[in-house]
Amino acid sequence: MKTVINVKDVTKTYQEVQAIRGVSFEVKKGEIFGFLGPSGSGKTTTIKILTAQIRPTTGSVAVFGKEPAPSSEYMKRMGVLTDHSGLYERLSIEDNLLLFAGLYEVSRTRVEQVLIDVNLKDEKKKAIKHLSKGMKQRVLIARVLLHQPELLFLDEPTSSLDPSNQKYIHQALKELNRAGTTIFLTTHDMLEAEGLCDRIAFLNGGKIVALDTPENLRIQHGNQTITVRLMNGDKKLVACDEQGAAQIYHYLKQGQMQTIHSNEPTLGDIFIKLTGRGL
Ligand SMILES: Nc1ncnc2c1ncn2[C@@H]1O[C@H](COP(=O)(O)OP(=O)(O)OP(=O)(O)O)[C@@H](O)[C@H]1O
Repeated sequence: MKTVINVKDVTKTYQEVQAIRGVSFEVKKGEIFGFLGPSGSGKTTTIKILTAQIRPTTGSVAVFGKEPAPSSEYMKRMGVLTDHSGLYERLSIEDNLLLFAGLYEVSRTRVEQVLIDVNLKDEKKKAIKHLSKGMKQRVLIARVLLHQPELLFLDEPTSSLDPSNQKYIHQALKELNRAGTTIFLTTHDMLEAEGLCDRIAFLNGGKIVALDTPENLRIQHGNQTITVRLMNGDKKLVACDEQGAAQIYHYLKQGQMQTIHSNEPTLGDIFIKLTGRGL
């Protein structure tokens, strides 16, 4: 698979603050890659480096095989969702999107489609200044979906959305990804990462502390156990090893077993184990 993003030994220092401390990773074409970390761990700084807003202090970065630069050719191939609005407050949702559709040379039909995708079709005539924070966020997401970029950067896309609208956005992102867009996403939300991402990097204090598929992270870092409920109501926590297997066999043979459940660690549990802190 083709590499779309290649980051090697990158550091970034702002005055005295060392925001990124030697980060390396690759993102392949067609992946949804999640960057997870607590506040201040360097997620936004990494997106800024990858989208040519700032330069790394040391190390090398290639996107589409080249050092990121604010050229129009590069900008056309990617989309960036950050917290800067840049929307025209007095114009309606629809007019804002039509304006960007003009810039990107995409059709009115595409505008209608993204309005459906972000669940704003019925509100499209409302002016931006009258929208809630979550609605504005969905307009911003609609704007980055418009031109179906090859590569999409999303900095905490759903942090201000309610669960129902979060679901709409996740669906839209999955569809965009199926159509070929590579997605780089930062989030605090473990469930979001788990539901969307092919691979996840855990970032802590400017360093990647783990990077793999959600499944492999659970296998490598999880303490798998099994909870057994017995006929007499007792609950037993059994280890996934030879001794545990013998214990379960014993309960089965004695007819004592009522229910059995495997306890997989959540990504949140793994993050706490690796870093000693939550997200
Ligand atoms: N322009 C700047 N000048 C000085 N320090 C900065 C600047 N931007 C970020 N930092 C510092 O760099 C570190 C990483 O910040 P960054 O915004 O990348 O973190 P983050 O993981 O995106 O956090 P959040 O989840 O809160 O958005 C923090 O300590 C932050 O205070």
